[in-house]
Amino acid sequence: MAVYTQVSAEALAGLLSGYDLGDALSFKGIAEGVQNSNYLLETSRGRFILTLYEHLVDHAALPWFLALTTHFADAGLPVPRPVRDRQGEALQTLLGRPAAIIEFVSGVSVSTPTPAQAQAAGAALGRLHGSAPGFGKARENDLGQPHWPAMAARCLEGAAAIDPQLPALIEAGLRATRDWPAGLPTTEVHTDLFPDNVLMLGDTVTGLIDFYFAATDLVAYDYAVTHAAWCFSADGRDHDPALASALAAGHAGTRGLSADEIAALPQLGVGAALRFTLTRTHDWLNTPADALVTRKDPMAFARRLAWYLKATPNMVLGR
Ligand SMILES: Nc1ncnc2c1ncn2[C@@H]1O[C@H](COP(=O)(O)OP(=O)(O)OP(=O)(O)O)[C@@H](O)[C@H]1O
Ligand SMILES: N[C@@H](CCO)C(=O)O
Repeated sequence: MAVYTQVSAEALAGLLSGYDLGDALSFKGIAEGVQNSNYLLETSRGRFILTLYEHLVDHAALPWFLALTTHFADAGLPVPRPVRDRQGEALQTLLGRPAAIIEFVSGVSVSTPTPAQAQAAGAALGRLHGSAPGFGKARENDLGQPHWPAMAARCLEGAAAIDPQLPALIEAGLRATRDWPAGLPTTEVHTDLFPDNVLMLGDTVTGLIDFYFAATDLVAYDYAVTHAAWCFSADGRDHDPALASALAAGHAGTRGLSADEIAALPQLGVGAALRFTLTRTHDWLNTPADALVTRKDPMAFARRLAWYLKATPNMVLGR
């Protein structure tokens, strides 16, 4: 489920009256996603996504997110463009919530990527990393390394009830990321490029979506997040070197990592795995078991964390 806010035909018509998009021909809620309410909208001018931003997204940063995705679309990347109304505004208010109409892109997100798909994702990620420095407006990553000790403090106590090994893995992750690499390149990065945020047709990336955790952070950290998301079995028990080397080859073709960035990958991977272990642990402890939203297993990322603690840079690159 992800339709928290029901939009009536009248409210939709009111919104569309500010745009040059014609009249609505069809309008349906989209089940996927958990953060926002998303609708598929078809008008006489084409297909669009209407998103109403719920409380899980940082509302103050919405103008920044929409400007960033517009920047990537302008640069020719496969990032759906926010549509502006007649006043030139992309950000709207609908039923008391911030809202935006975004171009629709065809494609589906894969749940078990092939090496060819991982390579295409790596290439798209490298293009993002290459284009982002032209944006020029920074945003702090509020789920980044400086925040992990406080995030851990909020959920360590309950973590043992999820799995007896979870607290020790979180502590090990905190120790291993206390001294964080300094001096590596930073830019605006996605920080959440999981397969479900990459729309594909076959082996071609058609859309990079869900930039609502984007922030200014280490390029190589963003690479590590993507490696963590794409290159393991779903339960985090098995690393797949073929996926890892395909992701690396794709990225190398469009941006690539320096020797210093490569050397830091195992530690950055610990950090990436810790970030998702912490947010999943927090959500697990704070979402009722019978809620409509499915809770994501923190151990799937705690196991990845254990893998990165013992990994070499070459292992992360699938060599
Ligand atoms: N621009 C787009 N074009 C086509 N489909 C889209 C587009 N944006 C989103 N979708 C579809 O809507 C679904 C939900 O979108 P999204 O993943 O952004 O949801 P969310 O609730 O904002 O975030 P989360 O995935 O973090 O829960 C996607 O899985 C995708 O199928
Ligand atoms: N992609 C994240 C959710 C959004 O941060 C996860 O799978 O835990």
